[in-house]
Amino acid sequence: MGGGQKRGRTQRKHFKQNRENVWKHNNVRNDAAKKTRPSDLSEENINPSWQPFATQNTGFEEYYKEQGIISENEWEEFMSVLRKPLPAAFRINSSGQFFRDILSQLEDDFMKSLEAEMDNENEIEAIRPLPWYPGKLAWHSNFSRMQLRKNQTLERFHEFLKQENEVGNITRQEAVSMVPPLFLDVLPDHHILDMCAAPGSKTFQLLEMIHQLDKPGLLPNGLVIANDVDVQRCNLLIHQTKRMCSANLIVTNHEAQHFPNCSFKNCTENSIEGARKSILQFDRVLCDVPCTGDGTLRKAPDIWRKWNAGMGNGLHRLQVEIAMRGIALLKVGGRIVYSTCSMNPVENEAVVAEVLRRSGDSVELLDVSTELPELIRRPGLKTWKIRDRGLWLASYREVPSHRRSVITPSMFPSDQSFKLNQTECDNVKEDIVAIDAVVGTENVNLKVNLKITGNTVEEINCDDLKNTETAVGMEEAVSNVHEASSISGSLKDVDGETKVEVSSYPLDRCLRIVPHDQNSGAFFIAVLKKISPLQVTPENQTNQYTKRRQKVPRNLNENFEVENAEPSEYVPDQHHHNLVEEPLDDSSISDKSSIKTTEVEPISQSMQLNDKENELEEVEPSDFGEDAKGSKAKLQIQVKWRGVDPVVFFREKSIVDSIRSFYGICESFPLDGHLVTRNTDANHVKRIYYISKSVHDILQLNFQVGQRLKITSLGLKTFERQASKDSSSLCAFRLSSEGLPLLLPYISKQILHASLLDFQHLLQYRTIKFPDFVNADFREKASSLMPGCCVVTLNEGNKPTHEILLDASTIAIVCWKGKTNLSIMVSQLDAQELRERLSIRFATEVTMSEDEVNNSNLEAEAKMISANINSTEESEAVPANN
Ligand SMILES: C[S@@+](CC[C@H](N)C(=O)[O-])C[C@H]1O[C@@H](n2cnc3c(N)ncnc32)[C@H](O)[C@@H]1O
Repeated sequence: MGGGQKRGRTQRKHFKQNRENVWKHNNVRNDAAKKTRPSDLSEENINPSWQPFATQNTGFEEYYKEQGIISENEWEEFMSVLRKPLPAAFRINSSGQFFRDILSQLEDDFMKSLEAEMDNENEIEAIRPLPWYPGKLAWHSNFSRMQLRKNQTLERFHEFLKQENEVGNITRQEAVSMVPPLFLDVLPDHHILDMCAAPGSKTFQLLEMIHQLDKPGLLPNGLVIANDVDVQRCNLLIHQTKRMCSANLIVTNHEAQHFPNCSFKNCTENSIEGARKSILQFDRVLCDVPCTGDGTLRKAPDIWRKWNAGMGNGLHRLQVEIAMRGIALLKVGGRIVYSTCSMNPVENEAVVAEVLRRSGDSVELLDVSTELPELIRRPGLKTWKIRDRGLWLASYREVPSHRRSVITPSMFPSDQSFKLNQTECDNVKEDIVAIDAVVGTENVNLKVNLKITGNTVEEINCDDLKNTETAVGMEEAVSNVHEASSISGSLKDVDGETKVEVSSYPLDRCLRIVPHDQNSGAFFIAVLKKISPLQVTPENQTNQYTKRRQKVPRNLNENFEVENAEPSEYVPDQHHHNLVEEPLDDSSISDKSSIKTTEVEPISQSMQLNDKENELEEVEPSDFGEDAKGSKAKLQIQVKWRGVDPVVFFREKSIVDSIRSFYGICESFPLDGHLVTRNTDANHVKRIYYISKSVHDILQLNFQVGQRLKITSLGLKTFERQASKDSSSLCAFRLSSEGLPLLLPYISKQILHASLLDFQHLLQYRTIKFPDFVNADFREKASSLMPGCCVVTLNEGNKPTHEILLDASTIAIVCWKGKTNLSIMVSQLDAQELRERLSIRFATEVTMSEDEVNNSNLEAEAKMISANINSTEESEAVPANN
């Protein structure tokens, strides 16, 4: 079952700040109201005179009209839909225990009952499954979130959405945002990198995909590394994905464009599997980059006011860098999806074109027109323009020289920005001579550095121009050089007047989703496949020009990137430049010899770590655990990432043994190497997380390479130190609700099977004295359990206990056996949700009959007992003195 854990204070704050739906307020007014009345934050009080956002922006309209994304005759419809609030959409969590129940509830109950609420002149369905999403698992409602909140008659449906979202049975997510993971073609054994992952709705989908074929108690071989640069947004992601209860997730906090290399040569590992463990490389990469977000205007109307063309221009370079880093980390044969929730070609097609340009033949833009055929999409553009400071620019040659540090060749459609024809090449050479001459006579401090190889300008640097007449003259000459260098071979006449550049890449294979096609937000997606390792080519070297001009210190070119690959928090060492940036791919490790002879040899080269890291290499993974003997190693772990708790393997034998024996966890369920904590002091470990083998291997690799990954969170919280004052329990750790589904098939002690009635009583009253259980057998077994944490499952058909087979569909909750009673350790919300689910599934009353209540006196007793409960945690109260 879903976690339903309480939210931490920080998470609550971030939820409040999350701009989920801002139709309701004017931010300026909100801020003012908050300042004057900080204690009264209800919506109405903050902004009693609610006003809708302005949904006008002439710059926006002018920009998109010019780009030709929408034809003239559709323009009105496009704009009118953009101004309407976005209909609510959500996904059913397919790994949730109740996903079939939820699907039936939607089809058999809400579809019909909500129909009545619709003004059905247009025969619009109130809710419907999204036709392009597999298995009817994603739904669209024709009510906006605002309507759902305000309309009384929709209250039941709104409550349903809120509650199921909170407990993790559904995820509220914009429909078009669900699309990118579907194009990744994920399998359960895939290693996936989600580069810009927060707040995590796509990470959640990816986790569902790798868990899709889960067998009870078994974990898939794949994993997801979800990364985000913003640590607060990482917290949102952790909360969001916690509901997925996955042991196959690592959350990291890096700049995606500098996501670290991790490769390590383990001399004993000559197999493919061994080599695989030595390199951090991914089968699938999702690159859902930061963008202007103008595709979310319907959900975030504050963008109307903020939008300007410069925003997209400003993001283009970062987007290219992130995508290139994704490709570098992708295995040969792997897929990468580049996506934005922006309609702007400079953030979309221009980025894809630049990525293809830099990658040479190593990457192919896939034609996915036959995938998800029911999704209405439009082909990517092959031509577009750049808008800068009121000017329309069709080609880099039109960019004024003083704007060339901002508007780069990569923004334009031409794929030959730096190729010159012979005449142009001769002109450039003449310009260089002219510049040299001026420099010679005037002795101005000008550095011009231009190399021409064949017809390609490799590098131009003219940083130090002074504002003198001569310098101005020279600037013109330099500008001519630039201009010549940007001439495209693909200028085309339009009506014999303007010239536009047309990309020769098959950018029409990209897909753009626009709002009025299927009443959604807008999205852009490109699906790329890596064909071969990236090479340094003159094409991808050309970006040095841009970078020099922009005085960007980091060289983003693939094979130069390593030098700067570490994020700012990481202390680089003198040898890092020796690491080869492109990790070894599977195809080149098909036999032992290839490990040694492959052209790209990151494994052996990564041996050249600095002294500190070499020390770490010698240390067995166990030495990083809490029983570590080497204090040096411990110290290094602690200081590695400032402000982030270290990740340590938990191998405290006495504790692990006591857990195994107390719950009767069978030996076939591996604990050694699968338990981690965030505390080096075993005596103060509060939580123990279970990690899959795939996560274990990455963690071990990370230790071997000196902890380059800054890990914010990992694995599945499975055991928690119990804070009860009841010292009679033989085990210091209780089971966590999140980890229960995984452990359940392996537990043989401290487990009881309750009848439906007793199970419902427990959920309703939370604490029940042993004599009050209806089933005599259960009553006896409950009272004879060892004191402490236990598990109660629902014995659906009241089967004899020896016939019960526990699997992922078994409904189970964590409980606490006290001296006189049994209490549940489930949050109020989870308990309520579970009761409702049971009442629907078994068509029973949620409450007991009057007789039953009178007979058992449960109500009164429950009240008395609950008064004695010492809640150590808001959601999972551990009774203290019983
Ligand atoms: C469009 S949102 C991602 C949405 C997410 N994929 C989802 O489905 O929930 C972009 C994210 O990129 C993050 N971001 C911005 N710059 C970044 C960078 N340089 N590296 C990594 N993440 C970055 C932002 O914090 C933001 O969370």
